[in-house]
Amino acid sequence: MAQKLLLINGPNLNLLGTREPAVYGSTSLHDVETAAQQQANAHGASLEYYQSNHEGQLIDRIHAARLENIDAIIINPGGFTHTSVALRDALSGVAIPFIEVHISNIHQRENFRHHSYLSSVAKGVICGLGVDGYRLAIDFALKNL
Ligand SMILES: O=C(O)[C@]1(O)C=C(c2cccc(Sc3ccccc3)c2)[C@@H](O)[C@H](O)C1
Repeated sequence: MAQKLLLINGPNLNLLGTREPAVYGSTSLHDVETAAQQQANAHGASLEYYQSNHEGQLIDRIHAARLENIDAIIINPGGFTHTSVALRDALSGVAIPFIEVHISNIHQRENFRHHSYLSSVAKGVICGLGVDGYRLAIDFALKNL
């Protein structure tokens, strides 16, 4: 059966590409999502994408994935990376392997960004490679998850 991937982006990432290009690049979220879908489709897989600024909506989307035969989740949790036990619990609870992606290198930034509540339950973490991180995460998921 064809692989099904889910790309999730968290708070403020809807504004990607509009400000702070030195940190987050100039690619829009729409372009990230479109490229991700084309990449998956080129390998015979499907990819759905979702973005929300609301923690509960992200959690509800993760719960729904459990009933959709999603094989892997690629998630940029944004600021919830550093605050959300609930998001961690949702990802652990649905037992779908996920790859955590950060556009910036969170370890080179403010101290409060150095810790992630999600990394210890992620399959892997990619950070600091710009939006290429999404492409690399999808490539890994297609080959391994
Ligand atoms: O590097 C990331 O992808 C990260 O997940 C993304 C974050 C983030 C934070 C604020 C805004 C945005 S997206 C954005 C960029 C420029 C202007 C408006 C929104 C991302 C941070 O909260 C995280 O610490 C790191």
